[in-house]
Amino acid sequence: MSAEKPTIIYTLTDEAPMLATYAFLPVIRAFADAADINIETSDISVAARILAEFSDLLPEDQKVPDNLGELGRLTQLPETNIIKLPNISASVPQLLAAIKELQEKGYDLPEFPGNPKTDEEKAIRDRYTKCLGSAVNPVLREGNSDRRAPKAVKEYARKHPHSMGEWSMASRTHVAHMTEGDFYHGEKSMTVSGDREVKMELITSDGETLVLKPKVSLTDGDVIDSMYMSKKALVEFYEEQIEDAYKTGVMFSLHVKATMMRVSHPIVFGHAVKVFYKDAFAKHGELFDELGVNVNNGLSDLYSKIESLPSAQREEIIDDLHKCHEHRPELAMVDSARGISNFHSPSDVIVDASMPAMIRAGGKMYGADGRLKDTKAVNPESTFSRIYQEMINFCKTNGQFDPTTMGTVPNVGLMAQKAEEYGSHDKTFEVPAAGVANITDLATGEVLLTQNVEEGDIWRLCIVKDAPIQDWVKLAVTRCRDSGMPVLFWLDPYRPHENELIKKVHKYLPDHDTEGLDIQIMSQVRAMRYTLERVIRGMDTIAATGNILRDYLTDLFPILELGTSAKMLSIVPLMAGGGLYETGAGGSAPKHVKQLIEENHLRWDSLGEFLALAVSLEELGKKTDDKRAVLLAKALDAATGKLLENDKGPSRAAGELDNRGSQFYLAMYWAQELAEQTEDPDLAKRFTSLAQALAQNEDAIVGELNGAQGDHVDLGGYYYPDPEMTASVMRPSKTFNDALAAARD
Ligand SMILES: NC(=O)C1=CN([C@@H]2O[C@H](COP(=O)(O)OP(=O)(O)OC[C@H]3O[C@@H](n4cnc5c(N)ncnc54)[C@H](OP(=O)(O)O)[C@@H]3O)[C@@H](O)[C@H]2O)C=CC1
Ligand SMILES: O=C(O)CCC(=O)C(=O)O
Ligand SMILES: [Mg+2]
Repeated sequence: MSAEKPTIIYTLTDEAPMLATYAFLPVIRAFADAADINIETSDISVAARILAEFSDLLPEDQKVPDNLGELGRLTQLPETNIIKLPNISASVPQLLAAIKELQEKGYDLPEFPGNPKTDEEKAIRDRYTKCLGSAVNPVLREGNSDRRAPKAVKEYARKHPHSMGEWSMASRTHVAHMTEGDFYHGEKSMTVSGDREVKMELITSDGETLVLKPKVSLTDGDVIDSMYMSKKALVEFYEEQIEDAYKTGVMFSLHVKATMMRVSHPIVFGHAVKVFYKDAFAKHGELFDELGVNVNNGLSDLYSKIESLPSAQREEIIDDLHKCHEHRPELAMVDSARGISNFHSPSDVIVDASMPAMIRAGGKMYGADGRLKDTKAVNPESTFSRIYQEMINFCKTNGQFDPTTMGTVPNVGLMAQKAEEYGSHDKTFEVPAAGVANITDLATGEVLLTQNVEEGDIWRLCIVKDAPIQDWVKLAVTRCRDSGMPVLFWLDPYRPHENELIKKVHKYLPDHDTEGLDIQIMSQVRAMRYTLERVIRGMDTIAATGNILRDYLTDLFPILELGTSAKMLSIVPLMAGGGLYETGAGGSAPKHVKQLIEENHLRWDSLGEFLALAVSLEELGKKTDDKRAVLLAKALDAATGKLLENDKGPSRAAGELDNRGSQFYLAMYWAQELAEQTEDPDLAKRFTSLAQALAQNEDAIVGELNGAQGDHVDLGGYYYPDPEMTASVMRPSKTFNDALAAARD
């Protein structure tokens, strides 16, 4: 970081948010200059992370620094101020595509070993694994999560409601989850006393001891969980559900989070594919093994691996796969126009976004014929999926939610220091043989938690440290006090892990002044019911949840309330005193990139970026005692309000205002607010000419921005696009560019 100037670090990520950044950074810099704020960038895209990981193999001019590691270190400093945009949590097919693109660009990267055999291959695979799945967020989120819809955003949604599908009482849509043998039923939990080191070991039925994880350091007060999912129960569950959907004629959809639960959920996903196409696997299984097919990476893996076969053999396999459909239910589609089903790739069916989209559509998903249909929404793990069934029941009884009247549900989420599933990646295993899975104290040999497991079961250890729990309770009380809303802790006493958390909540609540505050603890299903009874009456309720429900609820409620989670304010007050300001609560919208490339229209809404930047500037101003930064923040908030009022968000259709046009309006309103304020005349003077230049050229600029749309564009890459080509696509208005440049002179 620059030593003399206060600094905001703006992350460069992937897909739509990265494209939007190309347009937005010059805007930010034109304003930040006025308060002597340094805007630094840090590339944490999946491509940059791959290059950083293999920099030792690359020539000097191709090396990339370990930006993520550096940001991770900075989260421990109180002056740190990071704006974090959503990034790809890569599935294996995405990782392979990124590697291929980089190789084609002349980076001599090793191939990804799908089935590593030698030690060297295993080492390469381990290095690539660091770039897979949710690899960024757990490193940067060194604080708990505060996500909410700002007042102006909620007001906007009330005045301009988005479309909602109708819910019918006769809807056949329902959630199917396991009732035994899943992580919920196979969980043991305890609070650790004293600092300890433990190992994860499997004593097989043959008496062999396999150490799966040699050392995990625990500290006094940590809550640890040992949980497993039975392969047998999972496969039986899929069999039953597929059969039930087929017999009753309802569509089948699968909802997992293979990106965040990057070890366990690809396996859960893969079993679904294998059961669905059981006959084809029975016939060709050996060949699939020889070819190294791994359907944990989706059917796309199978299709790409059989490409090398002679055409007659390939067609026979494809034919056998198709034949399976004759006695299988219809599958929900991700892209019906291109024949891409729920089974194509695990990163296409991300539960936090897919379930809310289905509920918003009146309980329907697209079938192969492009029509919306009721569905059996299969969420194998029952721990959290029951909340969706409760919401579905509510919608069947009360009808669809009404965005013009419904209350809001902000979230305070426990996630700091790799809480719960976030830290479980390197402690999750597909059990190699039946036996006893133990968490054993290294010093004393005491077995802390023990489970009986069978071959193929998924076993994992999750940890939540005590300090993050204390911080989470404090954040919940603070938000309760500041907002005047009641807080519900969504904690289920029947789940061992949450029962430990309940004890801690009871222990730490008395540390705070809770006089007059409405704070309750309820199991998830009751909490959902209670919250919805209030939502429908226009009443607001904060949900204080663990990490998974943080993820699920901060897409679910925003998508129903606001139409998208892009409009959320998403703050992570870092425990060391700094701030991580996230933009929106959703993802990186690959669909949007496709549209940009095809017709040069980017419908990504940067509202999340605008909201995050305002809080970041405000915090920076307060910390450095610089009123100019605080004024910039105030003016930006007012400008964002005006943007909403004047309905200048991006449209969905080419030729109309898109992300770039929306950013232009933000810049114009922001400059106008600063020019009009009287608290700092110098600042007002500085922005008067920019405000005038933008207002006078409004038609010309919008004309240039919208006129550029319509045709295919080339960014020179998907995961690692060419910076100049991307900048030229994202900044097509010379008039706007010149005005921003002049403001910095
Ligand atoms: N914080 C983070 O780093 C996060 C990263 N991700 C990652 O993002 C990728 C894609 O995830 P996926 O679950 O498909 O979720 P996305 O949010 O990318 O996609 C779901 C849909 O949400 C809508 N949407 C999301 N953000 C915006 C926005 N700013 N403006 C307008 N619409 C928006 C779009 O719907 P429509 O176009 O129909 O309006 C989009 O197609 C994955 O790699 C995932 O891991 C996901 C969540 C958070
Ligand atoms: O960390 C991830 O992979 C996804 C994060 C996410 O979906 C969220 O923060 O809401
Ligand atoms: Mg999410």
